[in-house]
Amino acid sequence: MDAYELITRNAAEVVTEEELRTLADDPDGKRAYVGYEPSGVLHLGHMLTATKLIELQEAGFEVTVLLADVHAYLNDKGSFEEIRETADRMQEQFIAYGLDESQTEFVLGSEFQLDEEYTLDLHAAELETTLSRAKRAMAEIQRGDHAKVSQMVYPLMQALDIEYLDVDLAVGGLDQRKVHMLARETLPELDYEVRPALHTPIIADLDSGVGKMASSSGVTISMEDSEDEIEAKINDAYCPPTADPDPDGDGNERENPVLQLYQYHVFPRVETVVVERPEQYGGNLEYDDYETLEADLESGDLHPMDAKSALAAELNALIEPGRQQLNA
Ligand SMILES: Nc1ncnc2c1ncn2[C@@H]1O[C@H](COP(=O)(O)OP(=O)(O)OP(=O)(O)O)[C@@H](O)[C@H]1O
Ligand SMILES: N[C@@H](Cc1ccc(O)cc1)C(=O)O
Repeated sequence: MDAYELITRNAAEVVTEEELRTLADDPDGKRAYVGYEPSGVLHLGHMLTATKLIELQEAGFEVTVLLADVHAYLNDKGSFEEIRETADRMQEQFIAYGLDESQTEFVLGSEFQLDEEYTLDLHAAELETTLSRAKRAMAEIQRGDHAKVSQMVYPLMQALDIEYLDVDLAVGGLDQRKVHMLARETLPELDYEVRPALHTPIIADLDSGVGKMASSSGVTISMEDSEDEIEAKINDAYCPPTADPDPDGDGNERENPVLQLYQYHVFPRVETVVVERPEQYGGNLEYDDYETLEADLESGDLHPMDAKSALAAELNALIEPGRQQLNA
């Protein structure tokens, strides 16, 4: 696999491909980051971006994890004290998940976002940005109806982080794209350089297939779950026999989170997925690629319950090393 393929593996979108190719031509020492609001445990949604950081490290990048305490505060996730405790726990979980401690820089937002220079740049960015532009950028981040002024300042700070962390690439889930687009407009207005962005797909909410698996609502799967808990959560997951987000064509889109987890977490890691079934139901099934599994679910050859039990076992294997390290 060449560097560009490794860097963009499993990505839903890159902005722009040309800029990414330039980085991939000479990745050594280039810098990338993902920011996380410390507001819960590291879940399978976050882990997609963490896996991307590990792949970027393999490609030669230096990686920064921003534990965005000020952003979490601005987004109403608790007091600074609570947020910092969560940040410490998340940092341990990133390392347990596989980010190399010696190659990863963990930075708290408050280490630089309260400095005078940053604050003055923020005010300059505020002056350049209309309310409607800021509102659009934060729409995916603040999904409720009662946006606060703090939540409009939030995307502008995220744009500035790209400059102040001195990164060559901003990484996040697809829900970060509007903020990254705002950053691409705002940074040049402050005489800073535009940087490319890479977005991973979004793992949908397990129970509904709508929206995203998130710390603040719905069900998440993390290293803090036991094997039995994972099994129960996957058993209850939404799993229609299709990957089509809108099979009825009525405009109500839902993803199939069971298939997403196979596609984005399981198949990139394992050669063959074995679905165990008693002989009387046709015996075991083996899959070497995601597409065949999806087709079998769609045709009815693979029953959702069988797909779920094999998935629970695979996810358990994925998080077992981290779970052990956390409990050591
Ligand atoms: N379900 C998901 N699938 C893929 N990526 C995700 C998912 N949830 C979060 N991410 C990514 O992880 C990073 C941090 O996200 P964020 O802190 O918003 O997650 P969260 O705490 O679960 O969400 P929220 O705070 O809205 O409940 C972002 O880049 C985001 O795109
Ligand atoms: N916006 C990200 C968190 C974040 C904050 C600051 C950043 O610079 C980057 C990312 C989220 O939705 O959780």
